[in-house]
Amino acid sequence: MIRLASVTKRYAVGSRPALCDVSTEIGAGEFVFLVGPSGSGKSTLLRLLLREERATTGLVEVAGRDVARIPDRKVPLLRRTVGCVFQDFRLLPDRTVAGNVAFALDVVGRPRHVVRAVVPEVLELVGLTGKEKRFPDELSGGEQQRVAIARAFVGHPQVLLADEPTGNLDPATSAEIMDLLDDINQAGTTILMATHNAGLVDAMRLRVLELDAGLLVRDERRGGYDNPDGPSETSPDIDTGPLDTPASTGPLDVPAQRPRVQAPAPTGREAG
Ligand SMILES: Nc1ncnc2c1ncn2[C@@H]1O[C@H](COP(=O)(O)OP(=O)(O)OP(=O)(O)O)[C@@H](O)[C@H]1O
Repeated sequence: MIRLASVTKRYAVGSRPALCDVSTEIGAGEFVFLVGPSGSGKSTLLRLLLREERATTGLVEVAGRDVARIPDRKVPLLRRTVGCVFQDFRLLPDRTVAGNVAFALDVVGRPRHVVRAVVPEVLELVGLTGKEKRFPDELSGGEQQRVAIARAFVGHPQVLLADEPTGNLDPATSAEIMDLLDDINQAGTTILMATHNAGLVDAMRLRVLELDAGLLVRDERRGGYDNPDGPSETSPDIDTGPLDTPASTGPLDVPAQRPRVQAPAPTGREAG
């Protein structure tokens, strides 16, 4: 579903690369955490997948498409395949909850009757029924992130990217958001989530990719936040390939296959 082959990204000629010869594959239906210290290249990797940036060298593929070859005018359509949520929610302040979610469908040209039918469904999925007419500044942080997730998910993208989605939330709300992302994943969407939230990563024990100074230094099938080989390990510890979980397109009636996240104790590592 996602493939990076020898990807290097330099923001300026002659500068130290933000990503250095990164190769990895993420199969359909996987949930993968992307961890690493500040400045290690996590957001850069996500931006390449969204075509907000282009790789300096190497190949970036999403759902079988070389994203560098997508013409600029078609980049908005990439969002049908790849949804994204961010730490700071990025909602439109002058639109209601329903308006924010509808906007994602409007920009890709979905007809009005489809928008009217689909928006209430996705708001129910994220637990926001009854709050459709509120504006973002009338919502809690957790509710705002639910709107952002609804907006990202409303077109049923094959991939959902999340860049520190719990970075502005307290531990209990972070656990709720994690459960929601877990539900979305278990219904078939591939998720790649960059995070500093050690508690969530340790609780979920899913695949972990770790970057350090632009290098992929860990790919662990059921990892925790901390690198068992230590933070200064320089040779990659690639111990698995992708899990290759098959995707499904069914609704979010999710069997409880994974334990729900308990609100983790603050670690001091949550990004501000
Ligand atoms: N637009 C940009 N122009 C130039 N350099 C950039 C740009 N964006 C990021 N960088 C540099 O690229 C490197 C990787 O940054 P990136 O934001 O990808 O790290 P990160 O792991 O997401 O960090 P954080 O956890 O703090 O969000 C850093 O050295 C950063 O200064």
